[in-house]
Amino acid sequence: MFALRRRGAASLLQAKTLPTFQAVTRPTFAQAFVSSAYRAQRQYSTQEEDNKDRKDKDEKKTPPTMQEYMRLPEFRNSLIISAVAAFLFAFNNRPTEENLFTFQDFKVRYLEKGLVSSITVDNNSHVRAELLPGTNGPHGGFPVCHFDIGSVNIFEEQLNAMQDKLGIPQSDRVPVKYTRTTPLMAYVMPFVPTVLFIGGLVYLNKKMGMMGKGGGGPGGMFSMNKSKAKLFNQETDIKVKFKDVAGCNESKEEIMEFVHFLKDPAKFERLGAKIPRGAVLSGPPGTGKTLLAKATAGEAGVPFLSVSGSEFVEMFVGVGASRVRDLFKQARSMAPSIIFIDEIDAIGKKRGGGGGMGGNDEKEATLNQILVEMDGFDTNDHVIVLAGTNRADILDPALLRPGRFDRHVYLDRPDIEGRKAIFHVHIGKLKLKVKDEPNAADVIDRLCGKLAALTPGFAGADVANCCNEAALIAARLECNSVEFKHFELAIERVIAGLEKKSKILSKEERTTVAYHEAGHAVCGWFLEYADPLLKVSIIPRGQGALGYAQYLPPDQYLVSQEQFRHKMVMALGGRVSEELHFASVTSGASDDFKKVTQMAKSMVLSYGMSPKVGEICYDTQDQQGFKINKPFSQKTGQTIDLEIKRIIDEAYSDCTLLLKEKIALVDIVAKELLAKEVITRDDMVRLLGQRPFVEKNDAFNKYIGGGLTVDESQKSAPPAPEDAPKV
Ligand SMILES: Nc1ncnc2c1ncn2[C@@H]1O[C@H](COP(=O)(O)OP(=O)(O)OP(=O)(O)O)[C@@H](O)[C@H]1O
Ligand SMILES: [Zn+2]
Repeated sequence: MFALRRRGAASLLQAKTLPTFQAVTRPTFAQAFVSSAYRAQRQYSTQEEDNKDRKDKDEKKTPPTMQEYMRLPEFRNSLIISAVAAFLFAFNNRPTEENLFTFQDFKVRYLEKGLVSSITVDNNSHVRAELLPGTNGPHGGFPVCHFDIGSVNIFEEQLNAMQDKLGIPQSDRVPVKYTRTTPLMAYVMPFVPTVLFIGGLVYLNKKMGMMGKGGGGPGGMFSMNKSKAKLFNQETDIKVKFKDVAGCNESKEEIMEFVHFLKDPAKFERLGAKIPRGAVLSGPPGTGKTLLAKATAGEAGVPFLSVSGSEFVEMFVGVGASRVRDLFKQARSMAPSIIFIDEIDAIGKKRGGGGGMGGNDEKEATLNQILVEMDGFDTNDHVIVLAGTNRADILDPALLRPGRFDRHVYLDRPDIEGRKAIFHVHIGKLKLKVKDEPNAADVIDRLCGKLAALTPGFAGADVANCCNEAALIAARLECNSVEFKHFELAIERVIAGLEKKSKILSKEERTTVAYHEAGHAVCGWFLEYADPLLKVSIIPRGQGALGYAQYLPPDQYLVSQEQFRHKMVMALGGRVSEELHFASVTSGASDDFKKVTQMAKSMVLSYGMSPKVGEICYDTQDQQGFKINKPFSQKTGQTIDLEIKRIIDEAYSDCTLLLKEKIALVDIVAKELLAKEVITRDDMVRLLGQRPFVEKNDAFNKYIGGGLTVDESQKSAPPAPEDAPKV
């Protein structure tokens, strides 16, 4: 209670004598900084001295550079400490007894005695009073004093009252000036966000610039309008020649024309010939489009500017078009040259189709700019534009008009001879065991042929990948050179993914998988148009496959109705075998059903193989690959459904018939599979006898079946147990 009253009185008192004063003597930040820096320097020199003592006393030390100095941890620590100290000083430094100077003191010591010459009130809160010269002021004897006040009105009142009391006439009264100063920070603060923003931008730009350098192109936000094309210099970078692009001789011939032109443009111009501006290289992924474009530049010995269509598209409007301008400008400056735009479908899709969600305009603008640039070429510009795409069918027709990309070079997946040639290219870079043998060339040729036969459907990139994978496997197995078995493993890996031996199947699951796979294998063995089987395995592999069988489909362009039927019967072999051997079936056949349904659907909808539906093609997808409404009546729809079902049902009953007949053989194969996990074609021949047909795959006969015809090979193998059933 008592304490409370005292405090109340004190605050009252303070309210009355409001103008109080705090004479603050703050050690400045600069002082703190200097002292810490000094400390750091001392530490630095001590450390240096230690080192010197330890190492070589006579060695002359070079003084540290500013950068080295600032990188010292001590320097940084002391910087932080002094910053914190300065902060604490600035905000926590309470006035002490000595430097507390109040308005009361000012009145008593100077005002009443008439020692004040002028008064300045700053920001209505701080008073600075000039004293008469020679007066001993409170702050170190200077004739000046300052203190804080709470209210200007009260201060003025008291000042006037005092001077009234002293009887000072109005004319002699101490002049009072009012000023308003803004603290430095108040000026600086508004600029801080701007400075930070610009600083951030510059920093980002530098970072992007560095990434750009790594990626081979100019980066940075301020160079956004610059083309991101990667430049390959003809002397240093482009070592690719036509001989490195194997298996696509027609495409090479077509593109050869550009090479001739770039090498000797005058020859063509003399005759008034207009050289095509560009060519679209299309084909499935990995078939060597980029490689062929590069080889064209390599053969012609001109610079090669490579850019991907998607690199034109940014979130900012107009960037694409200006990148195109920049790209062509760059190409013209180094003409003759080749521009290669990969994935041109990213910007070159048919225009005006609508349906795009924003960004379409930007793509159109970019595409338009490409067209404008190509039109704007003078024939003596000698810049050729090649474009790569997997989807030539969706390109804007304007792109393909004469005078633009008027040549169309199609690169298909290679056939067996093509793959053999590509294997030759990539095997040349490997350390092969057979290379040391006397007839190495023949052996390698045969090896390449065999590998080509084993890799139906592989594109050039898959072949390259397979060769590299074989070398990696050889290295992993600590071998000194790459052998055929490494290629075999690599092919399997490329086709089916890595073996997952860690995936443990239960005993029941393993049995089911074995009978399922045996069902497929036995079915295929006795069906004339089923592809030759190479290997069956029940070791789980990547992509969720529990069992796996390797077949060798021939390079084939037409499929007959009979072939479809045999393929379907074989695909259903897994499920039927499960039905025949177990009380219940499993989910393992879903992939087989997908294949079967797809085949039956195509037969009915596209290939005219259903008498009820007739010779009609119902396309249910538009050119862009989107599903479109069914283009047939409901009644036709029902007929189609019934026909698809009929075809599958017939295949199913054929399959059941066949497997019921061969059930003992399925048992034998399944047991062998369970025992060995993997069985090869030789095992199958041993267990089931030769297939009762001539293999339909020429490649197989030439490279894998050892060149033997069935008749010859049957002399040395056990005869087929039964004749092929008619299914
Ligand atoms: N015909 C070929 N001869 C030799 N190597 C090839 C051939 N085709 C592809 N390759 C190999 O495959 C790699 C990839 O090929 P490339 O990048 O040219 O394919 P792409 O058709 O441009 O693929 P994408 O359509 O995916 O861009 C090449 O670097 C090369 O090693
Ligand atoms: Zn299956």
